Amino acid sequence: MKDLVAIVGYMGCGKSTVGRLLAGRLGAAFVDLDEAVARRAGRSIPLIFAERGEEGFRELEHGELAAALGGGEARVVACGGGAVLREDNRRLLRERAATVFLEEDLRLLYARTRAADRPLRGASFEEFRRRYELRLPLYREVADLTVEVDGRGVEEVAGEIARWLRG
Ligand SMILES: Nc1ncnc2c1ncn2[C@@H]1O[C@H](COP(=O)(O)OP(=O)(O)O)[C@@H](O)[C@H]1O
Ligand SMILES: O=C(O)C1=C[C@@H](OP(=O)(O)O)[C@@H](O)[C@H](O)C1
Ligand SMILES: [Mg+2]
Repeated sequence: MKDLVAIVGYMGCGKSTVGRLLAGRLGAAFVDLDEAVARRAGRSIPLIFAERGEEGFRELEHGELAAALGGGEARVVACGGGAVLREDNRRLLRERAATVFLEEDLRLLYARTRAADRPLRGASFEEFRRRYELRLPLYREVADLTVEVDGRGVEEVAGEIARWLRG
């Protein structure tokens, strides 16, 4: 098994939840990139966006991704949904991690992400879908494995990834 596993995918697809479960199954450390960014900034994600804009958030996100993919210990890293936007982040993912893309129905993701904790959630499904369509090729570019979640539960998804990692 590669020591570093990264999970990518659109907001709400389960990266944080599945990632934590998977790390537990593997006996690996877990890093949620959003939690790492918020800890580094001493601010919530929405407040970072409000104070520094998306660009400022992406700078922090890049720094925490580089740190998370730099260490030697076995680790599962749950990325934020926009981490793939930067080419330097995509290079880190391609070169250093076994990267898993969680693909899920967009209507379901839209329903899951209406809370204010996601500044880029979009005011309409159309806006949400447009953002997704810009990112889909980037998720696919970095993915070593694409998991069609297809409404399955987090335990089942974590199990599929663990089996893949054990090859
Ligand atoms: N496969 C799943 N089945 C049911 N609920 C899920 C699933 N994946 C995620 N969720 C729920 O959707 C919400 C968003 O999950 P989260 O792990 O934060 O996604 P992400 O980190 O990709 O934005 C959480 O309330 C989580 O419990
Ligand atoms: O899609 C995005 O650009 C974002 C997704 C969020 O992470 P989750 O995908 O874990 O919600 C978080 O990084 C931030 O709100 C930006
Ligand atoms: Mg998350």
